[in-house]
Amino acid sequence: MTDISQPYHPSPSAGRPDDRHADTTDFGFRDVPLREKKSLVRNVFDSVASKYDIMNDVMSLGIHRAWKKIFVNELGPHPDLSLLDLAGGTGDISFGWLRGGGGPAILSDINVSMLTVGRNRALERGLVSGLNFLAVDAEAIPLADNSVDRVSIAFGLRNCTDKLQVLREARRILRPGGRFLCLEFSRVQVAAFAPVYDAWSFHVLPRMGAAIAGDRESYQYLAESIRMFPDQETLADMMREAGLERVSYQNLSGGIAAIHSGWKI
Ligand SMILES: C[S@@+](CC[C@H](N)C(=O)[O-])C[C@H]1O[C@@H](n2cnc3c(N)ncnc32)[C@H](O)[C@@H]1O
Repeated sequence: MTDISQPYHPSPSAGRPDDRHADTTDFGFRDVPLREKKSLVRNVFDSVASKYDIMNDVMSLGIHRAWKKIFVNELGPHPDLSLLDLAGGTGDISFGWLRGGGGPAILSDINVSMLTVGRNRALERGLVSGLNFLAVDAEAIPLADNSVDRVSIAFGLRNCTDKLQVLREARRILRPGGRFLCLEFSRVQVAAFAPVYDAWSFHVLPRMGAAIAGDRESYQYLAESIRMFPDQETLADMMREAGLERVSYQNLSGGIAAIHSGWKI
């Protein structure tokens, strides 16, 4: 069990690109057999799917909406451009893209419970034209090379087992001149803010998860998985390793989250 009363000190492997030869990986602060991570993550999102959107608003005090707006603007929706939204869950990014005037979008996710919520939300909002749904593992995308203009992944990469493979797949399916964008929690840049953020993450979030979603463990995993995710520079290096070019990032809310961008030249 993790002692959350102690300051967080990343383990030597925290934030490093996945070791493809290792037979264990992180699931929050736990080390689990590599092959088990996907089903553990699936259980988390099966459990939270119906409360996912309300929990996002409560946990982030609504700030995730502003981050996603900036992210969608960065994607630059245009009728002539297509989007594959990886780990798209309940659809916020795909919906933002379509509302912004973007071309055909595929809302994809490995988890059918999350996609089902997304499909129902799309129907409620009348967002059906130009939107397709695909149940897919971001590590093995069933699309042709050079077939889409934009690939997005928002708060999804953290949950994938082999993150480098996701980045390689994203690059493979992008058309030359296409752009990959990742929105993810990152490393807080303001040291004075870290204790408050830690207290919020490890004390408040799991309690909110228990009270609102009846699921403390999933929100404990959420807080832990954020700390285990590569920091800004490490993720930028992984994107370069995957073959993306002109890699850059911008911090949001002092580094609580970051948007990483890379191009296929
Ligand atoms: C925190 S949610 C993000 C949903 C949405 N993008 C958003 O920003 O609200 C993370 C999503 O990643 C999905 N996911 C986890 N592992 C995945 C994988 N290997 N391939 C595709 N999706 C995955 C989960 O099912 C979940 O819907």
